[in-house]
Amino acid sequence: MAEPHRSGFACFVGRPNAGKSTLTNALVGSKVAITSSKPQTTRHAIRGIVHRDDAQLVIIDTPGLHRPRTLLGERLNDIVHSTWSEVDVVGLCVPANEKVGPGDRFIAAELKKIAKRTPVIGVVTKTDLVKPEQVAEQLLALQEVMEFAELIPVSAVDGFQVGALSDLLVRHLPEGPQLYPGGELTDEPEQTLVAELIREAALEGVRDELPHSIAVTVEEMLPHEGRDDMIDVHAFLYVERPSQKGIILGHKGERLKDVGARARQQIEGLLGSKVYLDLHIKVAKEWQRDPRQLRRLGF
Ligand SMILES: Nc1nc2c(ncn2[C@@H]2O[C@H](COP(=O)(O)OP(=O)(O)OP(=O)(O)O)[C@@H](O)[C@H]2O)c(=O)[nH]1
Repeated sequence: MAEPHRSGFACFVGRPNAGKSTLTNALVGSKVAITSSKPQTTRHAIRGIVHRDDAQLVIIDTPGLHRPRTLLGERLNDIVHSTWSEVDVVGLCVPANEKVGPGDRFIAAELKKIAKRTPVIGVVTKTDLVKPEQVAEQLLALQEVMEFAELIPVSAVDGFQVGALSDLLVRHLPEGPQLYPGGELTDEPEQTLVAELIREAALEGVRDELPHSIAVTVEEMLPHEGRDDMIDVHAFLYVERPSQKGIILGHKGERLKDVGARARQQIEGLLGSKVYLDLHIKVAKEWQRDPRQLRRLGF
């Protein structure tokens, strides 16, 4: 009999640089930028979706956990805890090439609070950087930190055990149908729309002076660090000549500020989230005639 289809949510935690993003990308199979799309069952941004024949695993983003020294720190940690309890499985990532330390123990102590309800998988990352004996030692050291549902060593760089980790995570998901139709969540259309909104805002009022001379690329869309209700949008606005840069900037940059404010409002409407818009002007000479540049600008 065929295994039932499973679907659900996972998140990776661990100190900065533990390899969480790289691992997510390796699991998803192609590099995914973060999408702002939010599933119904959680308020959190999606990092990537693993589509398999037998399962759909949605990996969501969590803000980093901090030692709470301030009220803000406590609030952030509350968000982290609520994320953890909304997912079906958590992966605690610890790099193979760094000693298990107080940072890991702090996170583990917090994870213990939810571990009764949500299984935690101990993941030793970056195994390609060390000898097999060290991987074994790290697994033992990690085991001391808390009681894990499972332990697994992986390397996102050479692909070691990435499939096995995917299987492990999926095993902890409930039975259920696809939460998203396959392939729906590439964020490219969204980034294109965002770029278009910025372009529109920039052309407002100066269409005659700069008919086709501007192009916009959205370089990155990421959750704002430490907040799950805001998205950072990093974009470049390309003009062909320095004089056009002046027109867009306006007197003392006033015009660009207005463009940013208007674009931001539109983008917030599109994404349904607060947005921090980081917008820079670049002069790309003759970009309209340079195929390489055109491709980069999405034409
Ligand atoms: N050699 C090797 N390097 C890795 C591996 N995974 C991640 N790295 C590197 O480790 C660094 C940190 O990886 P990230 O995936 O950004 O780590 P992160 O946990 O998402 O970091 P934060 O976003 O700061 O929390 C990057 O320079 C990666 O290239 C791996 O499997 N092997």
